[in-house]
Amino acid sequence: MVAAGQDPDTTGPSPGNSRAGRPIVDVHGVDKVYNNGTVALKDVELTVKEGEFVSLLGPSGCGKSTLLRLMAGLGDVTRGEVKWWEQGYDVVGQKGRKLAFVFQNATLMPWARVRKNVRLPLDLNKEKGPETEQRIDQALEMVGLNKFGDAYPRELSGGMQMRVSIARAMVTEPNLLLMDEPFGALDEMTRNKLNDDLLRLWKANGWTVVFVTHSVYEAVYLSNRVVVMAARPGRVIEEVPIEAPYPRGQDFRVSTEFAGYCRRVSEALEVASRQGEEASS
Ligand SMILES: Nc1ncnc2c1ncn2[C@@H]1O[C@H](COP(=O)(O)OP(=O)(O)OP(=O)(O)O)[C@@H](O)[C@H]1O
Repeated sequence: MVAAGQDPDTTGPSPGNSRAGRPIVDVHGVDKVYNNGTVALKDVELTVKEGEFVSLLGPSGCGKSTLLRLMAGLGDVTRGEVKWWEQGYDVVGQKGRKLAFVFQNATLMPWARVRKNVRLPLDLNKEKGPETEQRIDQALEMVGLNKFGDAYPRELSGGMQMRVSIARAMVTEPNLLLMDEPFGALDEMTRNKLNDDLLRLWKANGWTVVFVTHSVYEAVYLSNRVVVMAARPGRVIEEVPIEAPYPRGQDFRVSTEFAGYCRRVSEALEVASRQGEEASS
């Protein structure tokens, strides 16, 4: 693991190098119909490979959260199947095959100090001892909060609270990180900073990330691949590979390459929105 401030390992797994390629989560022919009859997903195909950073983007109600939750093993598919590491959900949790979920809100326990919040998943797994304390230290250090272990959530800014939430996911040492609009409620400066932090941690830890966002800019900045979805029924309409090299930084944000990718993704989003409106009229 690499601590905050250190240079990330830019040779980590990502498409284009030899360690990429193994499917980590595989969604095949999936429909999801809720009990009230809402068809949230229809015939969704999506494979996320080891080391990829994939964003799900689409208009409100197109099923991004539903798809992410199914990828987390939360809830059943109506049709089709989801596989993790090319097998059923029972492999998740085995050594080297852990997933973690980060929600839109930091969802911290307000009465507990930062350290105790980060420790929660370890407590739930009944993991104790010096090794777990070390993991908590490492996770706090990686998100730049090593001096805030004794603080209460109310003493932290929104961005810092979100970092605690990421540390809480990291402490389980996941390989697959599923994030549902984690920075949606933050101001742009904080969001940009956390985007950079996230890319650094992604590379340093060799994670595979699936990231839900409403922001074209955020999706393009972060991802290897942007998956654009349409609504009614929720489905994938286009996948846009973002081939700009990492590490990405301010230079990329202001480049014509970035602007070109944003235009392309916005056009796909435009098509998605139109298709959703036509389906509901
Ligand atoms: N538990 C549920 N029961 C019934 N319908 C649901 C449930 N959860 C979501 N839906 C419906 O399924 C569809 C997809 O919802 P979902 O939250 O996955 O979309 P989304 O793309 O994440 O939306 P947003 O961007 O607004 O968060 C919507 O029509 C939503 O109202």
